[in-house]
Amino acid sequence: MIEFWQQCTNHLSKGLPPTQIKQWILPLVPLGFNEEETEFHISAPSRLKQKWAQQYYAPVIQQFIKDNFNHDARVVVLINAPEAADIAKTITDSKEASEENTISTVATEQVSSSQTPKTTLDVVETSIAPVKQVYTTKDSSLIAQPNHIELIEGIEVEIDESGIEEPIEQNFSQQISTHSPKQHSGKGKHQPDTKVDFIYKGILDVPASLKSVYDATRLNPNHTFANLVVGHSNELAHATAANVVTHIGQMGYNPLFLYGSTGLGKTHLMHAIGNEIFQKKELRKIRYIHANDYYLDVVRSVKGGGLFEYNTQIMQEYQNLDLLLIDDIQFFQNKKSTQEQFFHLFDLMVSKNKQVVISSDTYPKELADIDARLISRFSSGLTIQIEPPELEMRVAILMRKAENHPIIRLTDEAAFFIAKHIRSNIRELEGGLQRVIATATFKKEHEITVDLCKEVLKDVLRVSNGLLTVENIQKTVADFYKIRVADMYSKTRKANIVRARHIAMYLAKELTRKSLPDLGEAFGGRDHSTVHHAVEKITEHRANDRELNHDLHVLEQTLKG
Ligand SMILES: Nc1ncnc2c1ncn2[C@@H]1O[C@H](COP(=O)(O)OP(=O)(O)OP(=O)(O)O)[C@@H](O)[C@H]1O
Repeated sequence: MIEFWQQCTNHLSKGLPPTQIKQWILPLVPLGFNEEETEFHISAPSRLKQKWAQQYYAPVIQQFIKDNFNHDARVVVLINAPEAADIAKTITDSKEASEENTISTVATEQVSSSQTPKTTLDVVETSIAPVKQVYTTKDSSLIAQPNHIELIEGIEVEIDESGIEEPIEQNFSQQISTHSPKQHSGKGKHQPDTKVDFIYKGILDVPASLKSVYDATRLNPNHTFANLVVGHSNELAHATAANVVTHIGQMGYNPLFLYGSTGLGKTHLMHAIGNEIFQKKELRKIRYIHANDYYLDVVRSVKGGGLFEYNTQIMQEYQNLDLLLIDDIQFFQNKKSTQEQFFHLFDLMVSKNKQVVISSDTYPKELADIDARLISRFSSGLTIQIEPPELEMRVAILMRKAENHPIIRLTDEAAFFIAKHIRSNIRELEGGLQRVIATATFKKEHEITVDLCKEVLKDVLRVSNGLLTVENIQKTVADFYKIRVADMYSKTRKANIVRARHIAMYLAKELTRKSLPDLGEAFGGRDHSTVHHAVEKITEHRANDRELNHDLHVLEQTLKG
């Protein structure tokens, strides 16, 4: 049974990052089949994990049993079954025994390290032959497909108003047997396990002798592949970045153009590439630079009066690089001389097979006010998008970040609660976690609970729970600008009223989940394009108009409470 379960968990874990495996799969304990062998029972340690496993993993295990043993059994996940603790201990003991056994076998028989170690089953239940391992893409796709998000969101819907249900005790009195189902030969399809285990080593440890060389790269040692959580939204970007490391500068990989909205990990991934190349490829001529700082370097490099007489030293450094990581290239917008300069640098580097990695908030063709020659070069290598993280990945990121805290423990339920309510980007997710940790530290609490999260993240919850209504926003903005609420729906074209109305539309789009047509309707039956235009206009002005930005900040704080 133990080996059978190990096969199941291997199968379930396929393609999942270690944090997710640790969090969702390893805590499950196999209880065995009921007497009639019509059900296979598993115990989960909390209500949340039980729901998750029942909805998400049970069908995969069921299929696994069918494929391997030609046996139909329903998989039932129970909460905290009394015998679970004993079984979990047996599993741990047998694992340890197996490891010892393997070591002594290796020592005495000089078995080569490539040979399969003795299985746990050999130690505990020698009468049952090992089952065949099956890693069908069909099954693992249940885990890997994006529509899995809907399944998880489905769990979300089931969760009560408070966000999370507490773990509950449940008596489990059914008779169970702890043997594997009968085997039927020839049913299983054997494929090798191709799962890649990412090693979570954390920050880069730079030897003192290389410290000054490393500092010159401007890389951030905290941003490595080791502490980048991989999920569906970034797995392609992650794999591509890893490929760029192994094929640095080669045709087809140059440039790597990463795009996606703010806070999704583009910068982290760029640093990870740089750090990996610094460490593994031992290339030292690396530079990470934000596009705006590159622009400043160009300005600084101007000698005397002539704009194009660049200070050779500053620009020479760029030309000698093996790897250039340039972040937020959209900042080149309208900076003609910088674009010109970069165009020459880019061509030079690519012609010498030196790697360029670029990040942007949009894909190359959408970049505004950037020279067409540059845009076509940006698209000439690999262009990869990073998407917003799905719920499962958000939970994994929180758990991963919280693991680093020496004292405070983040409960599963609290991680799920935060992830459920902060969806937009990872930077905000981190911000939410930091706020909760800061409060827990202040209150000298060692555990982050859902109640604490509710208290600390009140503002986020108001937005996420839809407590902010369009009417509320219209009234607050009208009061703030001292106009009548009725003007929010009226046809008046007076400049101050149009402005306030646009601001209310912008805030309504930002703070509620209403669609553009719904908002148009709420603002006096206007067309959705009017709302879209208003949102774009205020977004654009906000970036340059300090007073507007201040007003919006005050209004946002007022509305979020
Ligand atoms: N997959 C991930 N795993 C762990 N941490 C992540 C991940 N993605 C992003 N982060 C963290 O989220 C924060 C924001 O990420 P980052 O700065 O890389 O985003 P960005 O896409 O470059 O944003 P911007 O476009 O605003 O510059 C960082 O602290 C980063 O370490």
